[in-house]
Amino acid sequence: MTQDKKKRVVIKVGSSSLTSRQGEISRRKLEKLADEIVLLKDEGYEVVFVSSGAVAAGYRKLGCLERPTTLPEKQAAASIGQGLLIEAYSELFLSHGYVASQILITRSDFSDENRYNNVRNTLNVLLERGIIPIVNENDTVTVDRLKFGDNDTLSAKVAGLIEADKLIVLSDIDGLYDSNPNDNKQAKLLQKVREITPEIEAAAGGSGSTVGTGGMKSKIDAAKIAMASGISTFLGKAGVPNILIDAVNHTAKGTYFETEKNTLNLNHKKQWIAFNSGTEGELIINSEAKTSLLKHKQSILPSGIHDVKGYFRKGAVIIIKDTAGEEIGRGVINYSSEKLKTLSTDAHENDKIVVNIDYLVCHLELSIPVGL
Ligand SMILES: Nc1ncnc2c1ncn2[C@@H]1O[C@H](COP(=O)(O)OP(=O)(O)O)[C@@H](O)[C@H]1O
Ligand SMILES: N[C@@H](CCC(=O)OP(=O)(O)O)C(=O)O
Repeated sequence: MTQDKKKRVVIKVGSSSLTSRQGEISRRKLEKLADEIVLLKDEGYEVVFVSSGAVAAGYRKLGCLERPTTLPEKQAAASIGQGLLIEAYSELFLSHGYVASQILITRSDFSDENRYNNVRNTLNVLLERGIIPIVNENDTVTVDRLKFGDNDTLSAKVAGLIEADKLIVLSDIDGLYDSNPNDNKQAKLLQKVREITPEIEAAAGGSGSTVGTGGMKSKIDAAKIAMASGISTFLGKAGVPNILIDAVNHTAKGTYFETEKNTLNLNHKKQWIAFNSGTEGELIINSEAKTSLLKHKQSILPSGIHDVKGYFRKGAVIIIKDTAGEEIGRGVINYSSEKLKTLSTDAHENDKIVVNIDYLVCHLELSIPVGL
């Protein structure tokens, strides 16, 4: 590996790969995983580790006999378990000479652009200094409606945020199969995926265990987000010796979701607009504006506005729809909804840009749903 720029890898490990049959955290599994991560660190990789397992690590000490299902109990279990998990990881990494840190993120941290950028700055400092940041959702404070829910999409968003070279998702299965192996024993492993087609989406089912959250569906969503950001994703089985080193060297058994960095890959601003920002209103544009936007990649001018829905401030992210109500994309609006309604479409006013093309992400551009 060349020493000029260190390769960045985000590794996500799900609850099903960290727990025993009873659903409790398995110390032996944590140890093996830490050893695999250390191999990558020793090779000079910068690693962000997205680990699930807080609920699994805490529910017994909360007094529950099995993994709880109500939100308050899961949050209480996570509040016990997250500390225990980090304590265990810190000790394991320190024994190999590496310092670990903890970053807990909520969806609302990512929907606020300043906080989103702050997380990136923090991660960059940690990575440059050789620390292993360990990321999880801040389970104790999030409400159901605003949860990432599973750590798969969270890991893909983190990978995009720090411009990782690769996202590695380890699970209890050795990759994506062409149909849910729980239902079809003849299902075949897909080794290479260049495009996530409707057939692939249909093959991805829910979790097969009581501890996993998103199943294959959320891993596909993660791969889509990573691919849109120009990041290839590997999906393989935790516990296989040398799985991480082999994954970066492309020799591990599993599914490789491949993408190439190209002009369509989203920059930070567009990633934030597409996958993280909340939306505050709608702009309905006429067919001329739609054509000039999609075909000629031009910004939206006052003459293109058909209607304005909702109340929003200047600088908010809004949904752009055509007159048939179909969503075209999302963008940062240059005027408040009140001001927009007063803009006339005469020649002078038409110098004004309502949504700048640089701050606009279209579904077609990504070929995946914005707002995932
Ligand atoms: N097409 C598929 N290919 C592979 N696994 C699938 C598929 N559809 C559903 N699954 C299920 O998804 C599970 C992995 O997801 P999940 O249980 O959420 O794990 P994790 O805890 O690692 O996030 C697999 O064990 C399998 O039961
Ligand atoms: N944030 C939760 C993890 C959610 C979850 O189960 O995710 P995953 O196992 O990756 O599908 C926890 O730490 O328990």
